[in-house]
Amino acid sequence: MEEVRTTTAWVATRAAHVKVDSLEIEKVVDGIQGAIPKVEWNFEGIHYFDNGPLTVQYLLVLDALNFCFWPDKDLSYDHLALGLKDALENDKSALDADRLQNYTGPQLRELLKWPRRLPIEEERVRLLHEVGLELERSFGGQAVNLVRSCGNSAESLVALIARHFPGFRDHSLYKGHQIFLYKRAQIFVADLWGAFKGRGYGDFYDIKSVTIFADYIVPAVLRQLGILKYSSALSSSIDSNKEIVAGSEEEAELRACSIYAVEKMRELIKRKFGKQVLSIEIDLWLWSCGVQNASLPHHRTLSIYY
Ligand SMILES: Nc1nc2c(c(CN[C@H]3C=C[C@H](O)[C@@H]3O)cn2[C@@H]2O[C@H](COP(=O)(O)O)[C@@H](O)[C@H]2O)c(=O)[nH]1
Repeated sequence: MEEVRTTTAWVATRAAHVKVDSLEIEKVVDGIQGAIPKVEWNFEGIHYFDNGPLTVQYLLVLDALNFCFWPDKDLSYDHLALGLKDALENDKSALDADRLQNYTGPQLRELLKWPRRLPIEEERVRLLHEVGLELERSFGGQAVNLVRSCGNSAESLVALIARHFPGFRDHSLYKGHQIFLYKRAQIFVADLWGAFKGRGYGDFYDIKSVTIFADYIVPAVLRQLGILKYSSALSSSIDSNKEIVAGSEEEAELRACSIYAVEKMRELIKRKFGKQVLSIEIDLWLWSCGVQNASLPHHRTLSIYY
């Protein structure tokens, strides 16, 4: 994930619409005395877990569809996590590779017990098919074989996912440069690590290389903390729920500056308090604060990446 760090830092140092405020990072870090409040993975109790390969299959499918819930104001990530969990508990073969390749939009809705069209439903179906097909072609149909082939390296797993599954190639072009964010690939690694508590399929010797997951909740929390400052034009677009175009400079800056700010926060905690914290731990803390505050304005971009 070195390329995520270097390319997002490149954006942050040139950004025009979003600024990272180092003084505010320092205030936040001092305020918590360098100790990130601990949030349990699955604090909501909404994820499937059986300590085995089916959990890995579940998490890969979950993160293949883990994006863009906001266009339906009643839909959230929880519906997806819980819907797939219930589906699997009713039918252990619901997420088998051959089944994934054949779901239609209405069947996916039925699986998730969602009464109407899902946001960007055609893409969700296409991505399910892509996961099923590639799992079958290269991994004997099992996500657990994908995980086994990364040699306990988070870096390798993210690279392997990006190589095999085009839908996970989360990147952007900014002032002519390619910027890497890999939100869903990295969150899959983090979900394995969280679910299996760093053991078994969740054991990665380089887990500290994972960055935060640049979604639409974490930037809103960083803004509320004063760490991200937006231009007045961007502030009013976001506060009035105006869509931020996918691929725009504003979108790239929002995502890149969020990753960069948290990396700076980590460095400061290390320097000032001598503590080594993971970006994943900071992410879960910030994200859990964000989802508990429904009135927090967030940027709205139609995207399959987050
Ligand atoms: N940065 C970051 N973004 C995350 C997550 C998660 C869920 N992670 C699970 C893992 C362990 C925990 O127990 C969590 O349940 C979802 N998202 C993103 O949020 C947005 C959905 O928001 P809303 O529309 O309000 O539901 C959407 O972009 C989605 O992709 C995270 O952890 N970090």
